[in-house]
Amino acid sequence: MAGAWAIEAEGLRKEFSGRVAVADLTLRVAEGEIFGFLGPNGAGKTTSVKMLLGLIRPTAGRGWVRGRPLGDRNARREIGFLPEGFAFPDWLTAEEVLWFHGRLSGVDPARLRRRIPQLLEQVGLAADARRPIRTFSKGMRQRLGLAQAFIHEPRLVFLDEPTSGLDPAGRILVRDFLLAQKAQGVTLFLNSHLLSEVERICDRVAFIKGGVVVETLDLREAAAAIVTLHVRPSPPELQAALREWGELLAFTDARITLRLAPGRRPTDLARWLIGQGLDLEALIPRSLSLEDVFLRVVGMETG
Ligand SMILES: Nc1ncnc2c1ncn2[C@@H]1O[C@H](COP(=O)(O)OP(=O)(O)OP(=O)(O)O)[C@@H](O)[C@H]1O
Repeated sequence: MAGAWAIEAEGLRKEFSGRVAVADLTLRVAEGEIFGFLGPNGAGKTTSVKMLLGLIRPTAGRGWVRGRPLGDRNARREIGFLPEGFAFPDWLTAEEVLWFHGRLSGVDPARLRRRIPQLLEQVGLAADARRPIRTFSKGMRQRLGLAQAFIHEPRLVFLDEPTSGLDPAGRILVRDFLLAQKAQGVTLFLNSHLLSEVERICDRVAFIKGGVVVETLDLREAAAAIVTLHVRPSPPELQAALREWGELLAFTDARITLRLAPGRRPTDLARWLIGQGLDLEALIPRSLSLEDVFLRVVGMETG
């Protein structure tokens, strides 16, 4: 289905000299979503990304990027990539790096002259545009790498550990930058071990283990699913009534934990409780711990 999916992978497999690196990559990423790709070291994440980028040929299986087969030249023009551990020639200035990559991607000079200052501003490097990269900190290099991945206004960008080497302020800047890209309809495929970052910005995540996608999770639904209520009074009849809203996980004096049924929203529940004449002192969505989910799905193994 061209258009609806930014990425479709069906049973992609990669063997290196008969050794399986990715056994079965099957997933779909919708246009405009931020998709996290998680798994322990050696699970096959980088190999999967290389197949999706068209840099290596799958041993078996099929895949499409924005409706076109993997490796298609026109599709590549719409794809950006921030690899992990990249390095730019350090005698170049930030501006020159972006110019070079922009021209390589076929962006015309007039467009680049507008795009470069805009991007440098967005990644917090406007004042450093004309400085050689050898004078840059690790965080500044990382932010320049990010600008490089977006120079040709791609519609789909693969990012390998985008917040690597960044201090908290840098991480917030990158997070805001990525959310602004999403707001423009850009699809982001994020490879990261920093689960707290993933939790903050991803719409969905997939877990890969031993070269197989073992689970996908919608973080938007998962985050809103469990709520704790502080309600007074909390008569026993309330227990029965709340079962209409979802599964009761705990019901103690004035404290109730509930897993909301699909389609039930915390705001509607709050309105209903107040409508019952109850005093709702708090409604606390339990924040999802992606680390817990990761350990449940993937286990403690490391590669
Ligand atoms: N070019 C290659 N030749 C042989 N084996 C390879 C090659 N590239 C990757 N592998 C093997 O394939 C498996 C998956 O590696 P991959 O780099 O895709 O994992 P990863 O999930 O990206 O790991 P990490 O989180 O450490 O980056 C590993 O066992 C690795 O040793």
